[in-house]
Amino acid sequence: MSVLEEIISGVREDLEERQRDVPIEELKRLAARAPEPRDAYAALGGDRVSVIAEVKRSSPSKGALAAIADPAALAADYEEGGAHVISVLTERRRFGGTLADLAAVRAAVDIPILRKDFIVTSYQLWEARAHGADLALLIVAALDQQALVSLIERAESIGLAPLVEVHTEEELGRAVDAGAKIIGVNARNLKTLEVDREVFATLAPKVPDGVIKIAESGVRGPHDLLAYARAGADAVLVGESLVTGRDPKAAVNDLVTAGAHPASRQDTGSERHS
Ligand SMILES: O=P(O)(O)OC[C@@H](O)[C@@H](O)c1c[nH]c2ccccc12
Repeated sequence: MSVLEEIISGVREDLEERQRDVPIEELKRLAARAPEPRDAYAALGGDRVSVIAEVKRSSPSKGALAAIADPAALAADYEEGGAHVISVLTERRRFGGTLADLAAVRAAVDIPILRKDFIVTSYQLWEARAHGADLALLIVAALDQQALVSLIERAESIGLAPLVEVHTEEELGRAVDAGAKIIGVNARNLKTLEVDREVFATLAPKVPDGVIKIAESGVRGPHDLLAYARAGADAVLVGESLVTGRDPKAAVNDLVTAGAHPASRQDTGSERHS
């Protein structure tokens, strides 16, 4: 079994339990009372490179990253640092997240929030909206084409913007065929956990005009943001370097500042990591 398959089998077990405890009708009632969805397209569009800052306690590749006792406080720091969107990992077994984290973050910030999980059924989309999410991650490698198409449609119909994640050209083709308007290229292969930052530069030119392009994973600081920007990123999604750093607000601010000037997209790349 690949890492992705292992994660998904755990997700399905946890999901069965929640589906026994919380009927979908209850989620629909909660979703009707949730705050109106924020405009994810506006948050990710424009001339700048937007920053999606992630709340993540652990990861399958690195294990424990940060305790994050108060995800709402971290998200508020991200927002004060200028983040455009917050990503909240809600997968429990490998990433240490919960839906309660999502709700807590929703109560603490005004910018759009992404539910980052391994979504395989529309029940999880209702959970996302019921807990205040504005976007939901859909991982192409985790879904067959029919499920991908129907989850994109369902997400949009309930006010969630789908962020469709790919790692290969074949997956990108499926995302485009399915009508994805926001595509994330994950530098990390979820089957092996290896990171290859070049994948974004390879796939970005093949993303149709008008589709928002997000570079996910492996951003250590402004240098990596600028490299992704030169390769055409509209936004970057950053987790580990923020949660493990000393000052997440300042770290977000450094990224936002680097992404604020599109001229830096023409940067020659002379800047190097020290
Ligand atoms: O911590 P990093 O390398 O900055 O990466 C963040 C984000 O891209 C990563 O958490 C991620 C991207 N796609 C995912 C899918 C599931 C779980 C996690 C992810």
